Amino acid sequence: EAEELILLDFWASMYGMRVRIALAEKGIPYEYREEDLRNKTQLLLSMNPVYKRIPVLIHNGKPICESSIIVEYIDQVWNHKSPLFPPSGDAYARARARFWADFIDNKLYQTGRKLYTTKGEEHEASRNEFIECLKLLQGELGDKPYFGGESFGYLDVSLIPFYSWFQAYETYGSIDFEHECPELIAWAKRCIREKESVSNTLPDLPKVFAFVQHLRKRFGID
Ligand SMILES: N[C@@H](CCC(=O)N[C@@H](CSO)C(=O)NCC(=O)O)C(=O)O
Repeated sequence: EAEELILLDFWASMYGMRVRIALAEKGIPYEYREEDLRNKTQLLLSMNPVYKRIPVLIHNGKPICESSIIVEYIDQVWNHKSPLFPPSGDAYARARARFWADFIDNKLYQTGRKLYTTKGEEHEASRNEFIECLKLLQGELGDKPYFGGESFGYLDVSLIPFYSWFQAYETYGSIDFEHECPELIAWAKRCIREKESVSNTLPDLPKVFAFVQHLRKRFGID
């Protein structure tokens, strides 16, 4: 029967963007369904009862949850083109890619979130930690064009969505990324310039910025 592929997502989610980029890299058609995270659908609640979070990829009725796991699933199931993970024979490269994807998941979102939700000491601490995280990632990139080496890969997919939040991070974090991590900014612009899967997926930075302004009002921060 016809293959059914549904993605439960939210337009501004850097995690959802990872899945959209991976699906676009593979050229896989799918049905996109936008969730209102303050009024979740029964489908989301039943497909991800543990975390009740997007993204969820529903493949022939079976849910796959957690963006990094969904990207790995996509890479394995649709392995006919654009491999994202290092080759299965290179266990070390795979382990290293998973380490840095885990670093991004553990550090970047939480620290970045504090840039626009805190003030004073906590803000200063999260600003320093955020910059440190970006410098470590810049170090991992080194002089390669992509984290995947010569080609766009799993770690590039994992990190590039955060770039769409950079105007918000820059403004509310008072961070000058060109000064702090110029090679990382060059990498992000290279991804947008050379990968249609990225330029067709990332929302405009001002749109995300306006969303964050809306969040700050909702949190009563402004
Ligand atoms: N580790 C998970 C994070 C997903 C997530 O935070 N999803 C958020 C929206 S994006 O920030 C979400 O669905 N939040 C809804 C809620 O928390 O109620 C992943 O990588 O998929």
